[in-house]
Amino acid sequence: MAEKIRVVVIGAKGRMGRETVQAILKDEELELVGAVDRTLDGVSVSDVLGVDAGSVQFSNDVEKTLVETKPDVMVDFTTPAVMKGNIDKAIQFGVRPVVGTTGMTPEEIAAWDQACKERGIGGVIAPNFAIGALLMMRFAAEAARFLPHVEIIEMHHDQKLDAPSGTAIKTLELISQAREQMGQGHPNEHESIAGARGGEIEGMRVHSVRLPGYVAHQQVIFGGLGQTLTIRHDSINRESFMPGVVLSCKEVMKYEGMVYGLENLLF
Ligand SMILES: NC(=O)C1=CN([C@@H]2O[C@H](COP(=O)(O)OP(=O)(O)OC[C@H]3O[C@@H](n4cnc5c(N)ncnc54)[C@H](OP(=O)(O)O)[C@@H]3O)[C@@H](O)[C@H]2O)C=CC1
Ligand SMILES: O=C(O)C1=N[C@H](C(=O)O)C[C@H](O)C1
Repeated sequence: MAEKIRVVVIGAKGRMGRETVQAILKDEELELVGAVDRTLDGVSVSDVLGVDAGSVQFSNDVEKTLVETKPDVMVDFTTPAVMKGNIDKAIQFGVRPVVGTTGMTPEEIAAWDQACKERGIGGVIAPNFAIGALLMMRFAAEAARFLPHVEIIEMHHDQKLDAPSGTAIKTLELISQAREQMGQGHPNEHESIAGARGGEIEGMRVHSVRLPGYVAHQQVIFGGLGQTLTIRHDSINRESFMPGVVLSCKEVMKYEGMVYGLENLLF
């Protein structure tokens, strides 16, 4: 049997990190060799997460973990603030970053793409790993060719730090590639409450809802003559992201450069 792909998870105690640890442990081609989280050092992953992770211990030091465990892949589900340094470190040590953490700029992605190529490794940045979300974005880009009036409402749990979501930003990017730029709403509209019309990118409006009870949801609403079209995706639990994470850990071994968007590995 071929050697397993060695994976380290950063943010392993978090909502996505702990789901990722379980998905890696279940997959025959992947091996969990390290787990990092901010406040945990030298404690057993099995004990903290209630899974059988063998002797793997938590560390709170990304660099030390990368050096000591020599992984092939680093999965990052941390925060917008710390993810960037983790990607830099991974590339520096020749470890392929698979990043679900949202909140980076196009310029940063381009720089990591260049750095990955120079190091001869692959990388994945996926604003959303759920296949349904990828299809929602693809269908939205298609619809925008015929119905260019569009607004996005994204709804997430109230512990989410970034707004709008990475998925909303990616959707807006895909739509802007598919239609002529135009402003949404009346050119003279006035907000009597600041922010009432949401955020705006290239004339498109995006509205972020944060409430307990939600996991991750998005509707892309198109308007036309006498009609609307709503394309909606719901992640009702975090398992929805796991096939995409596992696939990324495997596919990232096969190419060089940073891929932004899981659709580029799937469609
Ligand atoms: N691409 C996708 O499909 C998805 C992406 N996401 C994104 O993933 C990210 C994480 O989301 P989620 O799991 O819900 O967030 P959580 O807050 O549940 O998890 C983040 C984890 O990272 C830890 N952490 C914070 N700072 C560091 C550090 N310096 N070093 C190591 N670990 C650290 C946190 O520890 P502590 O709590 O102690 O600070 C926490 O355990 C977000 O950006 C979210 O938008 C989420 C779902 C799907
Ligand atoms: O924070 C989350 O939960 C999610 N974040 C990602 C995003 O910002 O789009 C993906 C998904 O929406 C869940």
